[in-house]
Amino acid sequence: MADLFDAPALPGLASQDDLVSEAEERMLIAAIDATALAPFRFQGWTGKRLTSSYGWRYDFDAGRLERGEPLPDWLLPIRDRAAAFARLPVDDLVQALLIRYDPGAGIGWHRDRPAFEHVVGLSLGTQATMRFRRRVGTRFERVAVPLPPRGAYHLSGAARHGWEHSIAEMDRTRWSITFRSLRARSS
Ligand SMILES: O=C(O)CCC(=O)C(=O)O
Ligand SMILES: [Fe+2]
Repeated sequence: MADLFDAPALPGLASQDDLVSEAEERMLIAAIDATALAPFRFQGWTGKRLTSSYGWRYDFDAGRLERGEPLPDWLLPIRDRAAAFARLPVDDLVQALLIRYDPGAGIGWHRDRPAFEHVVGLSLGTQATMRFRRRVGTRFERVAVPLPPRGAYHLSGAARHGWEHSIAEMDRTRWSITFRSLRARSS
């Protein structure tokens, strides 16, 4: 894996360890588990990961963005910290997506929906690897980035728009909180 080790950091990807403490991590995991987690659905297909969302939700079955419940109080201090880390106005982070990946669950190759712009994620529970790829001619250029528990990452620019990302299935449970801003309307 020397090629990955030597690869330059992905433009548009920033990360920060220990955005939350271990005590906060336990609180957040319990709070996520207490939400109405439901299997991710995409055009009739049901994924293994469980999700709930606040602020806005993208309905993959209907293919549109819908307004959702406001963010609960317990998420607000975490959003403050996520915004400070990403150097974004806190009010820009209008969506919070909560995910639980039970053992065997992951997320396949994708780019986040174009309705959203900045993506600021927090990892909880267990280490994961976020894989990135982009097509270069007939092959894929690839980068793998560790996501340590309690650490945050920010996808913008090329990492957000030019590369796809995925998370391989894990053998222990991982939770994540992803805050997103909306893409500015051009009209
Ligand atoms: O679990 C994560 O940290 C990332 C999830 C993700 O890529 C997504 O929901 O678009
Ligand atoms: Fe994503």
